[in-house]
Amino acid sequence: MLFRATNLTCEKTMKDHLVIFDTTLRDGEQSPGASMTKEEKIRIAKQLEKLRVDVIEAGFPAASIGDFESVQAVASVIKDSTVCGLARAVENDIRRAGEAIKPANSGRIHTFIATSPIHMEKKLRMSPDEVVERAVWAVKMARQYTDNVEFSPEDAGRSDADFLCRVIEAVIAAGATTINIPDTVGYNVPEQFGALFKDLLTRVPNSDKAIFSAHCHNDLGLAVANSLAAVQNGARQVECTINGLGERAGNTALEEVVMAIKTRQDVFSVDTRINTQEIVPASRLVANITGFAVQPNKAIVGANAFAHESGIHQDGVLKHRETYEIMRAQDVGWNDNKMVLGKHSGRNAFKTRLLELGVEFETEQELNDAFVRFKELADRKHEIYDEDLQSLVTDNNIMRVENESYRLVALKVASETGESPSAEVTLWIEGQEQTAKAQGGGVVDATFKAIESMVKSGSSLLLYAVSNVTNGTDALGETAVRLEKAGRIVNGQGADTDIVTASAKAYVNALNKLKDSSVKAHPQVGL
Ligand SMILES: CC(=O)SCCNC(=O)CCNC(=O)[C@H](O)C(C)(C)COP(=O)(O)OP(=O)(O)OC[C@H]1O[C@@H](n2cnc3c(N)ncnc32)[C@H](O)[C@@H]1OP(=O)(O)O
Ligand SMILES: CC(C)C(=O)C(=O)O
Ligand SMILES: [Mg+2]
Repeated sequence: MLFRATNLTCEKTMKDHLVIFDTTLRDGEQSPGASMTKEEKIRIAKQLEKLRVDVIEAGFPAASIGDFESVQAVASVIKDSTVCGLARAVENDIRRAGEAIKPANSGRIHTFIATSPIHMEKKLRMSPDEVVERAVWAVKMARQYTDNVEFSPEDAGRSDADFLCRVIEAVIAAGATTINIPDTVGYNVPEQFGALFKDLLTRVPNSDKAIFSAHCHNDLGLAVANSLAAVQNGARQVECTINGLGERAGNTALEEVVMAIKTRQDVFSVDTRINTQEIVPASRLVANITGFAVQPNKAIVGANAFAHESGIHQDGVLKHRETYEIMRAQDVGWNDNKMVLGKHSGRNAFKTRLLELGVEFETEQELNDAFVRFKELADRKHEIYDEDLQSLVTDNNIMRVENESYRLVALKVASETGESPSAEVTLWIEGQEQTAKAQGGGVVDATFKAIESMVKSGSSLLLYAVSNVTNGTDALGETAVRLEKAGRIVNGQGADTDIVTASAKAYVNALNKLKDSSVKAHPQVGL
């Protein structure tokens, strides 16, 4: 039997470039509870630039002042990727998007309007003729700000193909340079979605004047399969997010599409410019910031994606890695160094390793502060892994809220069989230290109650999640806390070798975000 399996065996041919359009900061952020601050968006955008994505959709500038400022800030710092802002086919949205992307080296406006019968009739309350007219108008207006204009017929996956051809031909004639075909509700199956691309590319007379793109949602778990089917039928841009984050069941996972194309070069006639070694750092950063943990069995970025436990597999891998591995862990950014740094390491090694992990210190003081925290951790924990280092820096930098109102000063908890768990917490509250004690169902509950008795936020806890980022009982634990108050939802994160301290830090981090009105928060929808 003959197997044509790996890219190592396929002939080198000229491949088309597949544009990777990352929408973690826009569609990913639409996930309830995944709201990001401007600083968090900038950190992710910088990592996406290192990953070498072609386009970063940084937000929806007309949505809020915070989102406008985030897109503008991303447009100012990113040099190597195109920065894109989303806009409905309305004047204010397009103007705001145009203004927000102005500082970009390369800026794109992405405008959209729905084309499916159900959306046109029930949501937009517009006739098909009005939709075509509005789409053309929107593209022409967007072209006044940039010659890089993308148009999406929203809910294309449930639109009439003849009508789609009509809209697409008209918007290309009006100046759209990318035509994105969204399966907005994740309804399509691969064969059908692939056929739609073939049909559109064949029937739209000016289709050669634009790049066709796929934007898939994962409601039936088919987002990646549908995107790949689109690529096999002529799509040359895929819209995706890190970890598949996104509205409802999420979007196409960037890491899965990119690695499918890289690993199966014998199947796909395209290539990307992605630096795949930056995939795992990007995944961790997004998981940390949003509090959406990655499931262990997630392809490419899950903790078990390259782990082998069963004897026959271990035996096979030890004899010849490719018996059970189709990709190399290092190629997607997993580090197979067992022990990276410890308490005998110096500042140079610490700084160098963090640089490799994508963390750059802006000042010598920041480096020194982080190094002190590293040494404290190394005293408590004998093995320091990359994940520990990332959490250590994350905990103190990413999670910092600009206008900090509360800080954890001290925490003492007691738990004894037959007794109510209790906690004593000291907080720095706007310049003054306060201490409170409380009892609870467990030590974390008691800690949260003690904190709330001082802060009196009136918020409700929507989510509390704990994950350990490395193995062993001395592992650094990461916690995520999601709070809601008057319809605003914020996420807080904390990390520490002591899980109760990590929980308290996450709670305080969320309270700071709730207090700081400049922090953008999601309205409570669909929870
Ligand atoms: C499939 C997608 O992911 S689409 C992107 C979804 N993302 C978001 O909605 C996040 C950002 N959105 C927002 O902040 C707000 O919805 C805003 C600022 C855009 C609009 O807020 P509001 O003016 O209060 O309108 P609201 O959200 O209640 O309703 C949407 C309106 O836009 C209309 N609309 C929806 N899509 C489009 C479009 N592409 N072009 C033109 N109009 C549109 C709707 O018909 C509705 O109009 P109506 O108020 O006349 O009935
Ligand atoms: C705005 C569009 C492209 C979208 O996100 C969708 O239709 O899912
Ligand atoms: Mg979408």
